[in-house]
Amino acid sequence: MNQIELKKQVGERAAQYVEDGMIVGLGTGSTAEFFVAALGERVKNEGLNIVGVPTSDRTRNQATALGIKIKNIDDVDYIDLTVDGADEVDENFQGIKGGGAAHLWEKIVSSNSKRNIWIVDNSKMVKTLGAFPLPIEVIPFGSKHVVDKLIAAGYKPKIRRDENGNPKLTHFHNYIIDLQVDSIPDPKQLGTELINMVGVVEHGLFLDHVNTLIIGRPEGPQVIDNIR
Ligand SMILES: O=C[C@H](O)[C@H](O)[C@H](O)COP(=O)(O)O
Repeated sequence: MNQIELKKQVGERAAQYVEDGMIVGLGTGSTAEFFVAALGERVKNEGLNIVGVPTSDRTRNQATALGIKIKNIDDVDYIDLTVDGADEVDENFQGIKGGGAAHLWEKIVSSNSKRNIWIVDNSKMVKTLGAFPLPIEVIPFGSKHVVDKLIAAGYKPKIRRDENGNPKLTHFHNYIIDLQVDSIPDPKQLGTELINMVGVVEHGLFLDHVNTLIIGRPEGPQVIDNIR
């Protein structure tokens, strides 16, 4: 089974967790896309009555095209369940997200969800976070100084750029700094350090966020509940 098949496997598995009447957070990325597609099938074939809360314009467009009712985060009081992908997950259920620059919107939705499920293919599972560069959303104004401070702190920051070499803008018109750390032995300590830097809006460390992890494996999806 290749990675795409594993992503499809977990996306379809996660769609089974959605119940009639739920308000569902819809994640972003190539894995979440399979979840949204499977959910769209259930809406169409079973008449499942749900409201989706998207985490990006891309997901909103996909869900709308599939006939899923959509509401914005500020038009609901809570979210029953959010299903999203991740870039890296360690054995303590801590993760890195934001490879697609959506982590701020995703974190706002997931923080207001009663339950969070992550769906990942087995290549995303790591012993220690950090091989994947950590995305940090920063306000453009003064971002040079955030970069300088990160260098002074011993990190390797890089402003993410588009195909024309311009800083890539997030949905909220901010920049993304990708921080090459190599290894994050203490994600909580790094998360606190980053969020306390003036100009940082949100980092891609999702700590103590996930309730259930579904890992795509050739022998079938592995479901692990985070009971910590
Ligand atoms: O900003 C993007 C999101 O955090 C994605 O959920 C994450 O990058 C995983 O994406 P994919 O499923 O495409 O690997």
